[in-house]
Amino acid sequence: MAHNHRHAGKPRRQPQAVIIGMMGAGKTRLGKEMAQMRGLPFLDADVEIEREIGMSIPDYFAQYGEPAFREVERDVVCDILDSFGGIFSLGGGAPMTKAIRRRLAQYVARGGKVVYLKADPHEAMERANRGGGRPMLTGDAEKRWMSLFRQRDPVYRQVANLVVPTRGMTPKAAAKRMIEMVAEHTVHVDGRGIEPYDVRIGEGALSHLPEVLGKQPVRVALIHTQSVQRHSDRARGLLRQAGYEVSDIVIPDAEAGKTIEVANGIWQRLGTEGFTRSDAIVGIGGGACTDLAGFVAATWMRGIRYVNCPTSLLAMVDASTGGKTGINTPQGKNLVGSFYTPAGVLADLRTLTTLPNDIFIEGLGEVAKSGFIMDPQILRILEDHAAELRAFSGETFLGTPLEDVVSELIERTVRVKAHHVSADLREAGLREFLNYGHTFGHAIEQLEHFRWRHGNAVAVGMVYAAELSSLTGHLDRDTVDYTRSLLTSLGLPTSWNGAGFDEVLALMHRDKKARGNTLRFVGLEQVGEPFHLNDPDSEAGRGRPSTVCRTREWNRSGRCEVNIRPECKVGADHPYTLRPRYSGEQPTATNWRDNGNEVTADQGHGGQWAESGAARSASAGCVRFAGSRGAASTLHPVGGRIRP
Ligand SMILES: NC(=O)c1ccc[n+]([C@@H]2O[C@H](COP(=O)([O-])OP(=O)(O)OC[C@H]3O[C@@H](n4cnc5c(N)ncnc54)[C@H](O)[C@@H]3O)[C@@H](O)[C@H]2O)c1
Ligand SMILES: O=C(O)C(=O)C[C@@H](O)[C@H](O)[C@H](O)COP(=O)(O)O
Repeated sequence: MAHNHRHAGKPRRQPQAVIIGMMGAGKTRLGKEMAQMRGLPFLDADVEIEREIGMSIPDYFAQYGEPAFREVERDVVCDILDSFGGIFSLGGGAPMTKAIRRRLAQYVARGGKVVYLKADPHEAMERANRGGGRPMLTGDAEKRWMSLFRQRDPVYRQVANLVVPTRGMTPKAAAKRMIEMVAEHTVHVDGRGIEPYDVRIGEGALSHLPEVLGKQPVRVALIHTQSVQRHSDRARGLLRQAGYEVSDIVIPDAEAGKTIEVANGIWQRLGTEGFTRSDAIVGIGGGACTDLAGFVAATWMRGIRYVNCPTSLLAMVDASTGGKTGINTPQGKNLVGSFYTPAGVLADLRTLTTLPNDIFIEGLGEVAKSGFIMDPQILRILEDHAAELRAFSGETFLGTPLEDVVSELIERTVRVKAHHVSADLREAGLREFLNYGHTFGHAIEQLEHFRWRHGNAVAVGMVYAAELSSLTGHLDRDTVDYTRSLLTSLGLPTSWNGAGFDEVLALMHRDKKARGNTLRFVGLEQVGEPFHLNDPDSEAGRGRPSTVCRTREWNRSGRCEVNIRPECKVGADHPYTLRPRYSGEQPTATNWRDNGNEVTADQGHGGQWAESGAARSASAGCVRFAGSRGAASTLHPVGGRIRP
């Protein structure tokens, strides 16, 4: 179990978990157990209230009545919620007070975990009655308990963000389960054309399988590779226990499994075994296996329920989320497939215990990509922990501080992915940014006949994309150098020379982003600012800067937006084109200033705004946009349009 020291290392000013539930549910016992296992302090609200009032709760009830007690309870609970960093258990009636409910809602909104401990009613009733001393159970205790349960259960459900049923569990097992659930992170994926689903990240996340599959499926095809047998055995056990008929389907490992032949073999099996539209598929494994399993789910009877259980870092952070499913063809990577949203994603950190070091490192390539395109904090975490990450060993990783680091990286990277796919499921614009480094990367994979791992190829592809961005005048050299040094520090490759550029170019023309004969890349203007780099100067594409006549410099501290080199001619014969950063987005700046001469630009239509008249008066030197920094940054100069 993770120590839950978050990367930022800030002291916690709120409980790690708040436990609620009926009298006798075991809140105090399990809360203490949890706290001990985690090395955290524990507080019981009732003990703190008794300390505050200086007498026992039954005596206070008898003397002052319930309303007075609830007021004291409210004050004590709210104080503790604001100042205590351990495990905190509340009295059974506390969530019935409106002010406490409000505070708990604020706590949940700040990332807090309110755990509803749901015990078997008979066991809880029996425990609550034992020894007396419960003012709320005076009279017919059992009847009273049931009546309180009917009132409180809906409120507990509303207040809690985690429900833990403890029936048939030993206290130790229940406490362990609670710890796992509290440490679990959930990223919600929603958006146009998406049936909402959750990505659950944590130790034991696989145990949500029956809940995500639901009651409808009778048969479940469990698709996996031999390499993850230990984890698929666990999944099969959970599925059988929940009453599903499980068909175990083992496919060839890695890219060898992402073929039409493998898909066809599974379709035949599903047909023979009578899989209907209400049945389901679970894919458990690396990204190749889950891409294939998702593809079969998307195509069988035009789509059946699919649960994605990633077991490699790369699959957890990337392949699991966003609904891209597919297979390779002899002509290229992922050329056949569909967008098919899973019912849920269960990223169980326990599966990483068998993951080899080199495959873990490969996954860091896609993690870094998400840092470059959107979340610089990911890059800081990678920098700070490069040595530990590089030395990753699955066998020893659970329960160490590295588990928290990895779990934070997974969550952040999945959030980056969710952001892009939520806005653009079918990859019409924004989602293409997730392809940063992939145009060149996919070509390497193909030319290497998939002996190169995807994440490694993407790492080299990112270096290429950064260089290209720099050569076309968009990215400063420091960021290119930083890209290389960060990837190297993580143990990722940054160069490749397995084929001539013409072969690479031919494959890049078959990339899914290409349109007709136009090559389309994702470039970078600075960390967190990707853009569409369409049809770049062919010399720059080959890594030669000679024909690029301007560099992009950032408008920080009064520097140029665009610097046109003195040796470049700019004029009617050499138009300088500006385009929106991606089609569909209307530029907002229509004026820009060239060496002090204001030039008015025309605003066009349909997102294909281009300006060349302004270039007639442009000359070497600094060209500064008159619009605000934000407005100007919605435009970018297209490489190769200005020639010496
Ligand atoms: N759908 C998407 O959005 C998306 C995103 C990124 C990548 N992908 C695809 O994912 C694939 C790359 O994913 P990958 O890096 O996971 O490769 P992979 O599936 O080939 O897995 C890498 C290797 O690790 C093994 N493995 C996986 N988990 C293991 C575990 N827990 N213990 C022991 N061995 C384990 C696999 O059997 C395989 O040999 C590529 O095909 C890529 O195109 C898809
Ligand atoms: O989800 C996306 O969109 C991506 O581009 C994520 C990529 O990291 C991933 O490798 C994906 O499989 C690439 O898809 P492709 O369509 O370029 O083959």
